[in-house]
Amino acid sequence: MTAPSEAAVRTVDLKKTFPASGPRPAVPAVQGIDLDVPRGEFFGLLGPNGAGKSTTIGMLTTLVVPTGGTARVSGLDVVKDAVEIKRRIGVVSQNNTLDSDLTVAENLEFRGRYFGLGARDARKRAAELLDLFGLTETRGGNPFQISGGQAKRVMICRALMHGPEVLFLDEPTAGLDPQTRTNLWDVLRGLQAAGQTILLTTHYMEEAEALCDRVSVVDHGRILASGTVDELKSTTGADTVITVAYDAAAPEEIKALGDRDGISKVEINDGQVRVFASEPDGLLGELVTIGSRAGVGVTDATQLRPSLETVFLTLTGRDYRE
Ligand SMILES: Nc1ncnc2c1ncn2[C@@H]1O[C@H](COP(=O)(O)OP(=O)(O)OP(=O)(O)O)[C@@H](O)[C@H]1O
Repeated sequence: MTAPSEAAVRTVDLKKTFPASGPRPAVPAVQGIDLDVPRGEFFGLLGPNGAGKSTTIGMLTTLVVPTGGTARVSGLDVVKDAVEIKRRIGVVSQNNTLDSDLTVAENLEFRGRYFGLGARDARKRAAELLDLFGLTETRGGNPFQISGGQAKRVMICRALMHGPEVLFLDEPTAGLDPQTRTNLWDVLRGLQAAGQTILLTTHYMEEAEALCDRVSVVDHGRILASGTVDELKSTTGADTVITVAYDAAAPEEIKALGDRDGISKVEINDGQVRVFASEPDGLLGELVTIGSRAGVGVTDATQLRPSLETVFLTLTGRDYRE
């Protein structure tokens, strides 16, 4: 077993560059990532599509071979000890990878047998997990004829059959409707409360906010910031961010707002203005008024209160959803 002091996941300068192929240049998908996830933690890798999250989880789960740095899971090296790591982890991928030739329960039992459980124990464990996850009714069904939310829960059950030390979930709620998503959140919270270490990737900020003890924000293969959601908000994204799009170049007068108390930064990009403010009251109206005095109209306006979204904006200068 793992020594109690051993981190569940630890990476140092972890890198993956996919080689060039034909006309396609090499892709530096992960460019030096440091992670330190203690046991029992619910940890999130948050970033937009293409940020390198799946590649990182691929390396941690031994499916993708790193091209630089090191990664240890349960104290074992992902390259040298890949076989042993597979026994210690559970992995839930983005797509439905259940076996359509087997029933729901058989999918679980088969996995249990693969990991060395006897037939009776595998059946018992599968039945217990299906019960715990509210899936008993689906047990004899085809895993492709149940709902997306149910299939995801079955995949989590399958990943838990051998009692993994770390559970990896790649975008567990992508494509699920909001109700199903929050149901799955409850399931995951329950697992953590029972002591399960969980590492998930997500591009949903609200998911990271709802579930994770700590988060690393990733973009272009690098970590931009790590901490609890509250820490991230108070250190990097503490301001409300007001974005206004004018129908012509932004009025000159706006630059002067940057000198005012309660405004930490003003960014002007042609007709788009972004104001980072600790005292945002009345500011949006003022931006509209300044525009109309200068004869320019406002075509779009948003006001974001401090959130992971403003953290991302502050760190990258880009809108998370751009
Ligand atoms: N096998 C591969 N060969 C070449 N490039 C790849 C491969 N897998 C991923 N990439 C590229 O690596 C980059 C990071 O992809 P990755 O899938 O890790 O991002 P992500 O954050 O998980 O996003 P998504 O949620 O869309 O999967 C992207 O530019 C992607 O196109």
